[in-house]
Amino acid sequence: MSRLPEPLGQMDHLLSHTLDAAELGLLWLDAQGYVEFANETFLRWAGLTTSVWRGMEVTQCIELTPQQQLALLNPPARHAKSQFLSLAPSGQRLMVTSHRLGLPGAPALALLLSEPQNHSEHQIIDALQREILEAVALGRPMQQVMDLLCRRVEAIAPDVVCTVLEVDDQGCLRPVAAPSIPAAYGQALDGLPIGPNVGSCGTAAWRREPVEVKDIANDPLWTPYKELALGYGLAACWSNPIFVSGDKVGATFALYYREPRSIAPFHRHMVEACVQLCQVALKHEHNKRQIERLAYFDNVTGLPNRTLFSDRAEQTLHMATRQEGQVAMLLLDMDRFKTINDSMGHAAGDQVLAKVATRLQATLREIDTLARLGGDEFVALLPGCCAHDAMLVAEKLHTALRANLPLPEFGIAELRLSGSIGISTFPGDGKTLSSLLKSADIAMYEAKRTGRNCTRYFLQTMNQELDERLRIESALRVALSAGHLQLHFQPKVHLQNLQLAGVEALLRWTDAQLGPVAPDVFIPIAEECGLINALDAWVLESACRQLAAWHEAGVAVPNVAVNVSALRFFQDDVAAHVGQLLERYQLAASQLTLEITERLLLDNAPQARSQLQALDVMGVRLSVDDFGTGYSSLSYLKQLPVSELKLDKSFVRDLETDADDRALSQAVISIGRALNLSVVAEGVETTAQYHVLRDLGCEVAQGYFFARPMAAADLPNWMAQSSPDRAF
Ligand SMILES: Nc1nc2c(ncn2[C@@H]2O[C@H](COP(=O)(O)O[C@H]3[C@@H](O)[C@H](n4cnc5c(=O)[nH]c(N)nc54)O[C@@H]3COP(=O)(O)O)[C@@H](O)[C@H]2O)c(=O)[nH]1
Repeated sequence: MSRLPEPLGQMDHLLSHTLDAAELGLLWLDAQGYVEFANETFLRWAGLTTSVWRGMEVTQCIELTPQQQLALLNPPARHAKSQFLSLAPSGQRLMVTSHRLGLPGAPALALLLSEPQNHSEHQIIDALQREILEAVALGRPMQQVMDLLCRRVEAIAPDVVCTVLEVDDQGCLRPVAAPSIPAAYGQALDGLPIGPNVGSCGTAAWRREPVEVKDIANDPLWTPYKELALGYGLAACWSNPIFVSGDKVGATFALYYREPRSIAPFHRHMVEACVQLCQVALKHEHNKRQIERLAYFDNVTGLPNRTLFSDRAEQTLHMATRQEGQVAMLLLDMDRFKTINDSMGHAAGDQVLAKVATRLQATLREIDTLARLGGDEFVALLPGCCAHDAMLVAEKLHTALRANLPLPEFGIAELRLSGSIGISTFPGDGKTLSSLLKSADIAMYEAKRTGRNCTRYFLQTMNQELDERLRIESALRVALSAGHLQLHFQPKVHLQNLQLAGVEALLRWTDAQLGPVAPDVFIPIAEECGLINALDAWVLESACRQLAAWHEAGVAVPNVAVNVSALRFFQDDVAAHVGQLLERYQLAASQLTLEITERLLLDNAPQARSQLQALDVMGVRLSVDDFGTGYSSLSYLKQLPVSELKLDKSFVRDLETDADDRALSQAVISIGRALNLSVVAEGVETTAQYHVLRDLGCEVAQGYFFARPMAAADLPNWMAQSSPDRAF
């Protein structure tokens, strides 16, 4: 009998003897977990002598996981008793039942210890489940949980050896836990593809059902691997697939015996519980990985997202600062990606982004980071890269992007893309991530502005231009809401009889601080900052109101033409707005012309196309502005409801002297005649131009030669003075 704390009463002696006689161990612990008393049975199991146990920590007496230790010493108020499996230092397996005593002047805890075989299957499996689920709930890594499970099972059933093997996305086995199997055996299994004859585990994963091999030496499933298993003393194996999502096998749980035999009934029940526990642990791990992926990776392209990129970039800049190194940042924005989304649908757009990401990634080095910042914007961070080399990388990115990108799933054999790239370098263009990104963004914007499909370095002067644009943007917002914008109107005249064919409404803005700002300057800014819809809507309504006012006043203006930005056809219901205005101002649809760009027609996006068709059905005239300056394909003229072509002023300017311009103008006029479209020549400034155009058969013209754009109030006067009899 070991020493008992003094004074040990008669009843305590009696209790201790009774427990020894019943082969039950007893440990009394103080509130800090130090041993106050251990009975003979426990000392024997633990391999301790009577002289060393007093004052030992409980963890030196039995194996406890950190959470078990915590739960033991600080149990939740409602848990006065708990039960779990453990091991004594000697390797003796133990079922531990802890009781919180709560008696004044007595030990705080009593641990009753017994051999697991003295407990019911139910109690053992219950304790196992509780311990493993607790480890999962506490977020312990999957490998540790599986390892704990195997070790606990091997403690309960000393004649078995356990393994958990994961099945990776390529269908290969990957050992997760095999604590009692030599490392060399685990290495031999690592990467083995599952199949119809791949031992017990590979076959169970393949067949999606448990596989019991009673004799490895003679079972055909093991033929290629039996020497390996037998060499490590493994003679029988029962393996179970673990399903993670639907019918996908994510792992296998196996029990090996050291002699040929079939599975024992208790082991069968225990394995059933283990399979469920593995499933919980695997699903938990799967969800954890999914959450990590969502938090750090873009789910369309699989590239790092902004959060992960920022993290890596901060580290790279930190290193570069310490080592006085260089870093380049390339910001790439795809050109007109919105058109792809609008015309081909978002699924196709996502597919394009994913393919583009793979291509861009392939052009970079391993140490570079490519991320998707959102939309169609990618960023590449190139450690140790100077400005000159960054330009070479940018060229490679352009080449990758421009190569044909077929999308057979969407019936598209050829898709040509391009992008605009801005480059900033550390430390010259910024010492922090945000300043470098801002500089690259400004440079990228400059690349967009100067024609797209190109690269620009960041320059300090771009900062001033950006400030200027921001000033214009904010002043324009004020002007629009405060009614400080104005419309001017420029006459269009029939060249044969000089009668007024109509007027073009042109926006004018004079700001108190900025002075007069040209539409060429503020319209692109309005398009970029999203003001264009409101601006164009205001112009459309003001032009209709003015035309109605002229009619009311008896001023015979046959038609008003309004410029509509292509963007508005994607973001707004132009046709519905026009319908409302025609009704509100009692105008005939034929009295309104919308001037649109060739680009809008060429993009042929369904949304824009249906609006153009609705306008045509109403009877509104559609005019192609700056015709001939952009693109070569003319087939859209046959397919889309166009009524008018505006011959760009660049062809008109040198008509008298340049034979090519004359030939091109003649060609446009012939196209108009062939397709029954009227042709309006723009920018006519001289008598000679007027005569040439008239002789070429052009019907209508507009330009300073006839009249500059003027305020609405001046038009009646101009009309009175420039009667058809007036010789220009
Ligand atoms: N979306 C909208 N765009 C608009 C609107 N108002 C104008 N604009 C577009 O801005 C560009 C520049 O317009 P503006 O400075 O008004 O120049 C127009 C005329 O003033 C100019 N013009 C006319 N005659 C002559 C000439 O003989 N010589 C010469 N050098 N220039 C002349 O041409 C411009 C008219 O262009 P267009 O629209 O192509 O007929 C311009 O692209 C406008 O479209 C608006 O409300 N919304």
